[in-house]
Parts: sequence; C-alpha cells; structure tokens
Amino acid sequence: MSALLGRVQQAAGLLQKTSLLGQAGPAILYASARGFAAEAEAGGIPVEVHNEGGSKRVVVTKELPGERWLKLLTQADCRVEVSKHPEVITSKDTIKKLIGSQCDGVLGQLTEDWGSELFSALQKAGGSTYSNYAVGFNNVDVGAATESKVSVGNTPGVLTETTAELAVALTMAAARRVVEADSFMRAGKYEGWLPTLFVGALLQNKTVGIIGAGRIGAAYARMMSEGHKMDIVYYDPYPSKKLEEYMKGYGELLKSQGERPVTCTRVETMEEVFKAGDVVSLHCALDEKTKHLADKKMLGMMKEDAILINAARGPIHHEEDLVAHLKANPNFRCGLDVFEDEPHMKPGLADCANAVIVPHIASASQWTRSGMATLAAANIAGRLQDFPVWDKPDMLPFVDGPFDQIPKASPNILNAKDLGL
Ligand SMILES: O=C(O)[C@H](O)CO
Repeated sequence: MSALLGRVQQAAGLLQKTSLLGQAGPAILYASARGFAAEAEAGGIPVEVHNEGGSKRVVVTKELPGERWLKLLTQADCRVEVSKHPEVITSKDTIKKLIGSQCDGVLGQLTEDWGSELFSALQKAGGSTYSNYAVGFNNVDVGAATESKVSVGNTPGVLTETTAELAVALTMAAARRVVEADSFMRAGKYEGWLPTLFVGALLQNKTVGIIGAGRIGAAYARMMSEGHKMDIVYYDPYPSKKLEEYMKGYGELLKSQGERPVTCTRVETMEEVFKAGDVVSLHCALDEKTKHLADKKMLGMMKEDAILINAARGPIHHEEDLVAHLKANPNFRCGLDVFEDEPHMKPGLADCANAVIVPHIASASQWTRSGMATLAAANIAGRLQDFPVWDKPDMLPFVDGPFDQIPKASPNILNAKDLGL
C-alpha cells in the first residue's frame, strides 16, 4: 500500500518536474516492461520517461533490449527519455525535437545520420556525449562531433561471435540452398527424394577467403576452418598474428590426428582472396577504399560456383553488379545481411534464388543486443560522471557479472584522444 502511495506521490512529483524542465509535456505514470515509467512528450514526440527526477537528461532514440543499460543511466542520475516515435528510422528532424533545448547526451542508432547538424544541436542543448548503438560508425561524422566537443562511443567486443555465427549461417544456407529448399517444401512441391534435388556445394577442405581479419573476420575464419577444415586466405592491411598462430596450432593438432593440416595465409591483395576463395566473406569497415569493393571486376575473378558473404556494410558490394553476376552464374551464390541502399534492395535481387537475404540481423542475439545497449549506456554514463575511458579490449566486465562490479569507465570512446580524455 505504502509502495503504491509512493508511486502516486512520485507521479505527482513527475508532473511538476516535467513542466519545470520544460522538455516533456504532461506525464502519465504507468507500469512499463522495466517497472514504472512515465509517458510524456518531448518536442511533440511521445517518450517513455525513466527516473524523472534525474539531474541530467539523456535521450534514447529507440527502445532497447535488456535492463542493465537503463539501470546504468538512472544510477548515474540521468532522466532517461526513450523515443516512442513510430518512424522505423528516426529522422534528423525528430532527433532535433527530442534533443530540445536541454539535453546532456543521446544514445542513437546506426540508421541515423549523425553529422554536424545533430552534433551542433546537441552541443547547443548543453550536451557533451553521444553513443552509437553499434560497433560500426559509418553513420557518424566523428570529426564533426569532436568540433562540437561531443564524445562518440560505440560498442565493440560483444558482436564478434554473434555476427560471425550469422555469417556462417548465411554461408551454409547459400552452400546448401536451404532457403530455396524451404520455400519448395512450403509450396507443397516435394513429391519424393531425387538424386538431383537441391544439390549444393561441399565446404569441407575448401578455401575460405576473408577481407578484413579483425575480431569478426577472425572469428568467422576460425568457425569455418574448425568446422569444415577449410584453409584460410585473408587480406588485411595488418597481419593477424593471433589468427595465424591459432591456426598454426590447429593445423598441428589435425596433423597429430592423422588429418590434413589446414593453412592460414595472409596475401598482399584483395584480388588474391577473391580468386582463391570458394567462399569470400567481407568483414572490413566501410570507407572510401572498400566502397564497391565487390564489383563486376572482382566478382568476375571469383570461381564460377563461389559464395560471397556480406554481413559488414551494404555498400561494400556493388549491388547492381552482384545481381547481374547472380543472374549470369546460377551456380554462384551469395548471403547478404546488409544492402547497398538499406533498407531497399536493388531491382532483381529478390528474384535471385541463388541469393540468401536477411534484414541486417547479424548482431541479433539476445546477449549481444543487450550487451550493445549496456556498452552504449556505459559510454554515456561514464562521460557524464567524468569517468576515464576503458583501456582494455575486453568488454565482458561491463556486460556480464554483478552490476556493482561494472567498471567505472566509458568502454569505448572513438574521439577520446582528440578530446583529451
Ligand atoms: O555495426 C553494428 O553494430 C552492426 O551492424 C549491428 O548489427
């Protein structure tokens, strides 16, 4: 009873505070998935408000999974306003309205265009910190953020295995024609076993080519090699000693068991990877050098029955060239998690039965998506409490283990050095 009374008193306090803050309109208290929250409006946009009395205001542009992220922000004395705008991709206009005239930090999405317009709006509202809910940050102009004295966080270290596993799933689905076969069954076309029905490619002992052997590329390479005894050929401007040493040890283990030892070779050019791979998987960042990397010329170098995987960023492949290549080479296959003009596909792609296509879900495991939320929130909460920037690559202390043992640090701030943090 007294708890209920407390809630009612809190609600009354909220009505007063929201009007005092001048950010949100009249609020209604309700039970949300994470305890009590308030429904209100910020700049005319519906928001869910948590810890309404918090001294700092943090805007979150999309509903996020898990609870740890919210606890981190509210314990840092933040009033958290989660946008309930129905737009799937939050526009700049909406974000500016959400920021309003007073905002300390924003937790935003990879689909949003974070350039000078938004960073100066944030700076004008007194804000000093932004975190992308993603490891990739090609949607963020980090230089513009630095000019506006806004720190930019991202979420490395919790996407690695989840993303690599989806890339493996795409590879297997493409190699063994799983999606085509599934559609065939659902359409009621199966009339009986046949020697020629949905014959695909065997991966065992073949070669997997990797463009970009960072955390995700290396994890994918290991999964493919350990699972299917594939040789690895990779291109990366920096050698991955860790991957090479691991594969050397794995090769020795196989040899000791009387099996063929696998190899792991770093090559000088991307062309070599495209030529050698039975599978080529793209794991590089999107930049001027990698945009349209998988174009007509590079696709033309691939084996006629090879498989191309992209779970990195859409514009790394040239989608019109890829559609033409898929059409001209029915034994060639691809697995795509990302698209050049996301969320759209180039004409003809959806008609290619030799393409497996999924909607940018490579990081979509419960653990990873909650972990990304925690890291993004910790980036913001850390800056607002003037905590240092975490100096180790291991992000697990933030996302696993007891809440009171979360390091007092911002896990990853991309412009830390430029901002003198
Ligand atoms: O960059 C990222 O974090 C991923 O693309 C999200 O899935």
